[in-house]
Parts: sequence; structure tokens; C-alpha cells
Amino acid sequence: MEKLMIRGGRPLQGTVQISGAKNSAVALVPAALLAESEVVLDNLPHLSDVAVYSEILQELGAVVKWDGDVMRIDPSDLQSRPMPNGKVKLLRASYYLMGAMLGRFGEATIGMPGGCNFEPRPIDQHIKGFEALGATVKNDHGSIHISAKQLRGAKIYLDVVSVGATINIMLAASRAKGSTIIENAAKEPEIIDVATLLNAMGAKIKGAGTETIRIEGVDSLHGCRHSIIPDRIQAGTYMIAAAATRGNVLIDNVIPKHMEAMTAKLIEMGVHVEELDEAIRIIGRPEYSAIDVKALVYPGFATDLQSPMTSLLTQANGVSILTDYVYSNRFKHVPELVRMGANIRVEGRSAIVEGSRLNAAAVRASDLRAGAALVVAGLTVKEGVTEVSGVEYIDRGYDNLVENLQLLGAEVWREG
Ligand SMILES: CC(=O)N[C@H]1[C@@H](OP(=O)(O)OP(=O)(O)OC[C@H]2O[C@@H](n3ccc(=O)[nH]c3=O)[C@H](O)[C@@H]2O)O[C@H](CO)[C@@H](O)[C@@H]1O
Ligand SMILES: C=C(OP(=O)(O)O)C(=O)O
Repeated sequence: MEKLMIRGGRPLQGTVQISGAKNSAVALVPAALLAESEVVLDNLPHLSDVAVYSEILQELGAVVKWDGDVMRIDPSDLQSRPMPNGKVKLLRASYYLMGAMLGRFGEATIGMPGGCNFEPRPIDQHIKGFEALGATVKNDHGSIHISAKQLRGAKIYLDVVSVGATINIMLAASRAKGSTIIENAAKEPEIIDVATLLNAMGAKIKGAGTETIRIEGVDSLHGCRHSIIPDRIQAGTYMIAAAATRGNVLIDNVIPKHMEAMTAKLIEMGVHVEELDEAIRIIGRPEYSAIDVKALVYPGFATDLQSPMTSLLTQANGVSILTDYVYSNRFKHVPELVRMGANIRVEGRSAIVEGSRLNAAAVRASDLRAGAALVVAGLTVKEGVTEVSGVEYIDRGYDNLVENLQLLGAEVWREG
């Protein structure tokens, strides 16, 4: 199995370009299936999740051409086929095929999604939304069959603020008869990105990015061209890595507004942060203060940055507390960081981190952001080589990670 090898201890220096957002891309690609002509997506990241999606779309009869960071999807000859297993198990966001196929064909049969299962991740709010739109949902040995003679607009209150459920309901409701209102909707920038694409395809969606989204169903959707927003989680990870190595890095192609919670926390611990129009410069300092971080839904501090932030806080003086209010047990990186000499204990939904010096070790990423945490930790180690296995998880979310880190002066390579 492939490993990432890291000889740390060098401050990262230079400029890193942030690619398009994974969590937008994995929703925009299936959203394109609702169109009856070609959709062109620009600024698409090179990630294993996107590659798997492209294969799934072709199995369904769409014509997909992927050249550089542009993907052309022509779903004119798309067919409604069951997808009980196989590739849908490889990524979490395959659940968007439910909303997209339901909107396009009035039916979808699909296995439960895979991806990073750091804790049980239910989809009851997605199902509740489809049922509210008039669909019948049956679970047949782990495969979900959803069908509706006619989707009808409805008022849906989400019991839990869910990114996936908000987008899935938008996808299906775009083709329902009448109006849908989603209350207590998630407000992440990726939701606005999906609504922007759907509106360019002819949908009528208002309020994306607020807690109330209104969707007026339309009879058909057409092709268009759309550029994906920058990946705020990737950007945040490089901000953290730059600070952790006491480097000086320009993180380019970001929307600084999306980074506000991250920026505020870095400033609070003593990192020098400069916000530019579409870039952020991070200048590390020799000493950092311990801080408390609460991971929340957007615009709060992103849960996807909680694990790499844990690694950074091992470099601060004193005791920091990170509490994750989105996932109750997203701490699989902690035992691995402890193997590297970190002093961290988990109490309920909090990690309590005491500043300490990390050592090189062989560690395993059990999910995407746990992997990012281990890479950040490895970059801070002053002697020896840190070996990170579970690279397949890291490749789900970081476009060109090794090349980018090498350009910033890190000694990082793949082996095996
Ligand atoms: C592909 C994608 O965009 N993934 C992101 C998306 O995941 P995803 O969309 O799966 O996450 P959600 O926003 O749905 O989950 C938020 C919380 O709600 C709970 N929940 C969710 C749905 C549901 O039907 N029932 C329920 O109880 C989850 O267990 C979790 O505790 O948002 C998460 C939270 O920002 C991020 O960590 C993921 O990177
Ligand atoms: C949890 C994540 O992704 P997914 O929902 O695709 O598993 C993530 O990006 O950190």
C-alpha cells in the first residue's frame, strides 16, 4: 500500500494554488444529470471522488469528457439504472444520485453511500425530504429505492442542519410541481455553488446560503457553463500547515470570506494573517498561545478542519480544547498523533491538547481529514521520517498534495 513519507522540520515558503472545492464538485457533477444538454464545469479538482463520479455517470449513459480542470457532461442519453453497489460505496457524496435521478426520472435505486465513516452518518433527513416531496422510499437489504409518480413541492423543516440533505432536496425539488421551502437549511458556500449551477440550468432557487431556501419547480433544465468555488477546507489545511511549520505562505485562489472562522482562530493563537482580495498570507511565529475551538456548521469553524487544527495546537503553549458540535466522535486522528508524542485526550466530544514536541512515527490515516492532520504533524517533526499510510483517504480531498508541498519546500514523497 502506498505511503506518504515526510521529513519535516522545514518552514513552508512560497505560494500554493487552491483547486476547486471537493464538496461542491461532488454535488455539481450529479446535479448536471438534471440537464437535458451539456453542462461544462470549470475549476474541477483532480480528486479520486470526482474520478469515481465520472465513471458512475458514464455507466448511467452520460458522455463525460475530462480535460485538465474542465469536465463536460452530456446527460442527453442518460438512463435510469439501479446502482445497488459497486462504485457508489466508494464515496460519501454518491447520495446526491438519489436527488438527481429522482428529479430526472422520478426514481432512483442506490446502495448506501461510502466515503469516510469516522462515525455513523445517517441520511434520515434526506429521506424525510424525498418523502415530503411525495416519493415512496423503500430500503431493500441496504439498497434504497425511491420513486414518485409526480414530485410535488412541500415545506420541509430539517431536524438537523445537513449539507447533504439540503442539496439533495434542492436537486429533487428543482423538478417538482410547485414550490418547496427548506427551513433550517445548511448555509455552507457549497450550497450556494450548487444553487448557482442549478439556476444557470434554468431552476428557480432563492435563499441559498440562508436558513430558508425557496425552490419553484420547473419542467426541464438545460446545459450551461459554471466555475466551481475554491476549496475552503484545502485552503484551511495549507493555512494550518504554514502556521505549524512557522512558514510564510501565500494561499492563492481563495475566497477570504469563507475562511473567516479559520482566520480568527489563527490570529487568536498568534499567527500573522494577511487577507488579500483572493489570497491569504500566513506568516508563522515562534510561539503560539493555546486556544479553544468549537467546530460548528457554517459560518462556524468547519468540522473538516478540526483534525488538522488539532495537530497545529500541539505546537501551542498550554492546553487547548477542540469541541466538535457537528460530529460527536471525529477523533480517529488522536491515537495516531499520540503515537507521534502528542499529549491529547478525548473527553466526550472534545479533544484536550497539551502543547508538545512531536516525533517521527509510522501512522495510519483512517479518514481524509485524519490524514491531513497526520501530514501537518509530520511536517512539524524535526528529526526522522514520518510514514503516513491510508493515502487513499487523503487522495479523496487534496488535489496535488505532494507536488504542492514540495513546491513549498517540504521534503515529502510517495512510496510503495
Ligand atoms: C460531500 C460533503 O459535502 N461532505 C461534507 C458534508 O457531509 P454531510 O452532508 O454528509 O454532512 P451533514 O451536514 O449532513 O451532517 C451534519 C450532521 O448531521 C447529521 N445528519 C445528517 C444528515 C441526516 O440525514 N441525519 C443526520 O443526523 C450527521 O450525522 C452530522 O452529525 O458536510 C459535513 C459537515 O459540514 C462535512 O464534514 C463533509 O465534508
Ligand atoms: C468528511 C468529508 O467528506 P465526505 O463527506 O465526502 O466523506 C470531508 O471532506 O472531510
